[in-house]
Amino acid sequence: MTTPIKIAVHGAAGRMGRRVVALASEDTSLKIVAAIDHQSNPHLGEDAGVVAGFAPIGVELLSQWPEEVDVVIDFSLPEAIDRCIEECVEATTPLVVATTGLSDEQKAKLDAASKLIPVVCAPSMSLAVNLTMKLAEQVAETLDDVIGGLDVEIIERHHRFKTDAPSGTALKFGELIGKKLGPNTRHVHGREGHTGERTRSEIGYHAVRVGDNPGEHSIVFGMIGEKIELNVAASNRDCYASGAICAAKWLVGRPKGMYNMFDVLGLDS
Ligand SMILES: NC(=O)C1=CN([C@@H]2O[C@H](COP(=O)(O)OP(=O)(O)OC[C@H]3O[C@@H](n4cnc5c(N)ncnc54)[C@H](O)[C@@H]3O)[C@@H](O)[C@H]2O)C=CC1
Ligand SMILES: O=C(O)C1=N[C@H](C(=O)O)C[C@H](O)C1
Repeated sequence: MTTPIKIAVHGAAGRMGRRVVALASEDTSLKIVAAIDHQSNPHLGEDAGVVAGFAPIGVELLSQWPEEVDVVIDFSLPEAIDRCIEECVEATTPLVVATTGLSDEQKAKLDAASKLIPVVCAPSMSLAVNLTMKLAEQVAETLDDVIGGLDVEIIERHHRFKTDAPSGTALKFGELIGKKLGPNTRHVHGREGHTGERTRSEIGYHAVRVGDNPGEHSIVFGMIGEKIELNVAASNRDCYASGAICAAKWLVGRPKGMYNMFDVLGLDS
């Protein structure tokens, strides 16, 4: 029998962290050795499995970083990312970053870290979302010069507790589509007032916040006379949690570098 991979979950008491703890604790190829959260979290000191709503796993929710870990899975908040990167670099621990809404400085810090450790960073760990991104690239490439012009609008729906907008996934869809449409693409966030006619060079973003929605993205490719709409929706958070676990397993033993979910899922080959 092979030795289980030792994982630490960063943001372990959050909506996503709890699902990662729950799914990883049922996976015999993994051993959760640390569940980390903010020092003010009311569940600190409790068993992380119980915090996740399951049986005890013998790992306390702590704010301290552990000594020895094979890989860290992070679903936290932008304000928690700097320390997470620093701890992983110091211990040369591979890192899976799922947190969205990072600043440009934090993205640069993560890039610098990837020169020293292996990193997977993706705004969505979901297989369906990443596959839809590939479809969106293909549609954009094909319709770039369509007669009458192409209008791209990205609509995302998420739960009312989400703190960043638009979603990291919506921004990634826009970035990938924008690359296919050319350097003059403008990214327009919402519309209000006397906007004038829509130009062909814009990608519009619309962020809807409703109830407990775990995440939905619609990419509309509008033409004169017809439209294509790509829709991808999560039924619950396990698509993200299982994707992150898959990324963590894939990352262990890889050379240092920056990877994404296309690499993990083999969608670029
Ligand atoms: N890439 C992906 O597939 C997905 C990414 N996300 C992103 O993951 C992040 C977390 O989402 P949720 O779990 O819904 O949020 P959440 O707010 O429920 O959880 C965040 C957790 O981080 C903890 N935290 C805050 N400061 C911390 C610190 N300094 N050190 C350690 N822990 C700290 C909080 O106490 C909380 O338990 C968000 O940025 C979200 O957009 C969410 C779902 C999927
Ligand atoms: O906060 C969330 O919930 C989600 N955030 C990610 C994002 O911002 O794209 C991924 C997913 O859509 C759920």
